Amino acid sequence: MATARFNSPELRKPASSPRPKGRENAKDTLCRNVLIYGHCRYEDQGCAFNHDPNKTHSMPIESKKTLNVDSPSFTPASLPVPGKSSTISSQAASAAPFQPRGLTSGTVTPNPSSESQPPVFNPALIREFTPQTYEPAETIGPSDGSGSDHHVAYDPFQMSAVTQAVPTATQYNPYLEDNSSLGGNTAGFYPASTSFVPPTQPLQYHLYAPIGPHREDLLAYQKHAHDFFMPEALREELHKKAEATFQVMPNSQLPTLDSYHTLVALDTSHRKSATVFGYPSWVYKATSIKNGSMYTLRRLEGYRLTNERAIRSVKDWKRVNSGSVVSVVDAFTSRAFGDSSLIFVTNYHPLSKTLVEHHFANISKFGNRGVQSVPEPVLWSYIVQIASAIKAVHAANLAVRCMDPSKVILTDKGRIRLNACSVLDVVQFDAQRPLSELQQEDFIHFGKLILSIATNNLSVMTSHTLMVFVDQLSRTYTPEFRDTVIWLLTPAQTPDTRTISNFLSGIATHVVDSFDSSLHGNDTLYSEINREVENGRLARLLMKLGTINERPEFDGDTMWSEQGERYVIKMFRDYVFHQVNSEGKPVVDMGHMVSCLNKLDAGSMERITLTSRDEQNVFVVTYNDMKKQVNAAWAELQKPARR
Ligand SMILES: Nc1ncnc2c1ncn2[C@@H]1O[C@H](COP(=O)(O)OP(=O)(O)OP(=O)(O)O)[C@@H](O)[C@H]1O
Repeated sequence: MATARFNSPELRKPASSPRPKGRENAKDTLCRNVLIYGHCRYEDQGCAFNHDPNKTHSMPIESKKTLNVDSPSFTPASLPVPGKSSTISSQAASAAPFQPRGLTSGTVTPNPSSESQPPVFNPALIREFTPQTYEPAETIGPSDGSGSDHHVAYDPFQMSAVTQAVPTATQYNPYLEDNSSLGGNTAGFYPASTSFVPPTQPLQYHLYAPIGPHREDLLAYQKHAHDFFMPEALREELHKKAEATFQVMPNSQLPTLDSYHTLVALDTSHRKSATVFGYPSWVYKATSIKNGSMYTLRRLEGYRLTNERAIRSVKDWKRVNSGSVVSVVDAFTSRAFGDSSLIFVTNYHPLSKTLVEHHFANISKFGNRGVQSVPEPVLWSYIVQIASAIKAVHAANLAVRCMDPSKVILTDKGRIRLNACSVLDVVQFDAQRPLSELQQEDFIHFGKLILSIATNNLSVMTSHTLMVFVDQLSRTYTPEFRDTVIWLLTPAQTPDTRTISNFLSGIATHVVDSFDSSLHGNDTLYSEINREVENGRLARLLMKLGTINERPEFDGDTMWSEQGERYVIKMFRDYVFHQVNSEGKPVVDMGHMVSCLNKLDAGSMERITLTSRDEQNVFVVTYNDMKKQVNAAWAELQKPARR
């Protein structure tokens, strides 16, 4: 069988000289080793070729042509014959770039008129070279110096490593296509190769398309177990969030409300604080009786509603649709806690932390000395997110009003959301302050929030001498950052010019940076989803197979999967999961298992050979046959009375 030799180690040995047409011509032909390596180690051992590059003017045109096309550095032993389908292999794609090492020592230029001038290496000629224009008239001598010539046509379908895994050439094997496609067009999964034969089967069973990031050290048809599953850190985070969502408090003394049950306190301290709202507030996770989903309840203890319209103002917040605002769902009063409480219902973001918990956790006890300042890119990201939240709120003719660091929550790495919006609208309803005034005040609160995080100092929020803190910014942050904070903290002379749109225009470059990192984050998550795309199906299949195989109650039943015609299901199970090597040791190959299960699910027409454990029975079946058997056994299990 012809094999690809493009990367064969032999090519790295000194190449044999071109085969002389006649012994008498050899002395006129420049030795190929001189061309490639600058010297020939066989020069003194009888190599018959010319070793003096300056004598190349006497080289016949033919040997220059040999130089251009036969030079092993860019002569794939497998170059396609024009007119036939051609594909550059993945090996070719990964071949070391052409290095004109030997040529610099004064070799040839294909221009015969340059007899009197020293030969110059002309890279332009190399660049013009394309495999399509190559005429493989010359044979490529083996580099082992044996002197025997033979054509070596590269055929991606005959890569030795692949053919070992391929039962027959006529069988449809998706992994062969993977090789050819990746070889011919590394950017796309399906190549524009003329040799590509459309699959006769739907492709669902190998849809793990090679979306990056990729491991460099794997061949096109190889996959790592990690390629099929999401990274552990992400899985762990999602599990923890799910666990937090379903967490319950055994022996909880918390009441059940009209529409919410299973309350779990989210406050991390029992400290009663009324600083932000004027009432002590408590936060709970609760399950809705209506839809079973989890929500956050914020309870304002001891609040008495005097004006019905106050609580109705909350419905305006339903119009606010921003990724940086915790959505407000409802508000009502309740006596379930033994007092008159005002309850705000908002969306629940499991495992979130307030900015106080995240940035000031160590500061409160030990002061802010020695605490590392928050990096400027993080602060710009906060600024952009809060600005986008304010834009949505102001566009809905509302004002945020409350931007205390304890009322901004971090719901994911770097993702913040304004929390507890709407509370002050109800609690301070009677004050009836004009909207424009409240919106202008939002900028001041915004500036204070950023200043307090940047200076690691919570007293900023209540201080009246902000310039002391602003001056500290110059030590750590850029003048642009400082100016932005000053802009936010400076009350407006003319409110019309101090709008959130103006602010966003001013920080446009940071908005773009933030957008770009968000796109990157999106891409990363998308490629993670891609890994999981088939796993739901695989889990269902595993459940089916696990339920069907080795059922003790049907032991000896001639109609069941272990016996009769369904015996193959058991053999298939062994084929997928219990493979052994020639020494009888278990072969644990997740790629094989995933591939088999996907083909089973799609009912591929690919054939497999199943052998019984006692090696007395051999069946050749298609995955499609297996699918029918598995489905029949599964359907039988679901019948109410089987016997
Ligand atoms: N929508 C929400 N989803 C999930 N967790 C939340 C939500 N809102 C608040 N929390 C969490 O509830 C806890 C208490 O929030 P709260 O707003 O009462 O902060 P606090 O630090 O206790 O403030 P205060 O001192 O004013 O009571 C925090 O850990 C916060 O992360």
